[in-house]
Amino acid sequence: MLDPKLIQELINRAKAAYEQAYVPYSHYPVGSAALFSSGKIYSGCNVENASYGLTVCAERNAIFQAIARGERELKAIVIAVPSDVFPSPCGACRQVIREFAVDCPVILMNGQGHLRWTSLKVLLPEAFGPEFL
Ligand SMILES: O=c1ccn([C@H]2C[C@H](O)[C@@H](CO)O2)c(=O)[nH]1
Repeated sequence: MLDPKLIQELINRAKAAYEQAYVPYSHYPVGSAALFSSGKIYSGCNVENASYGLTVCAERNAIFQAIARGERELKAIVIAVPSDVFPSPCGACRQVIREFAVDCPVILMNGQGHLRWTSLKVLLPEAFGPEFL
């Protein structure tokens, strides 16, 4: 189980990440913090582009930071937004999470600081993953 202090740290890091979001087009900042098997936390924000389709979501930016540092096993991920409605990871991000976790807690946080706990298996049932290949 996840230590409540660790969850709080993930939340703090996800909130700090959305403060750095580069969102001149959507004005929808997202921050994410991912816990990997080493015990380290990696964070990321969404980064948009004038060529809109090149935007990269907060979740993928957090995960890719971790992978570049040698991590491979995702243990939990927090996704935070400053707005009222809970966030929900896009399909691409669900599949990227699946690459590094068969299942893991996905903790969603809105701008009031309310949490909604879900899991990768709920968000992406019957998923295709690396062990199929
Ligand atoms: O889970 C999500 C959903 C959306 N976005 C970003 C992409 C884009 O910058 C903006 C609006 O889609 O929000 C994320 O970073 N993560």
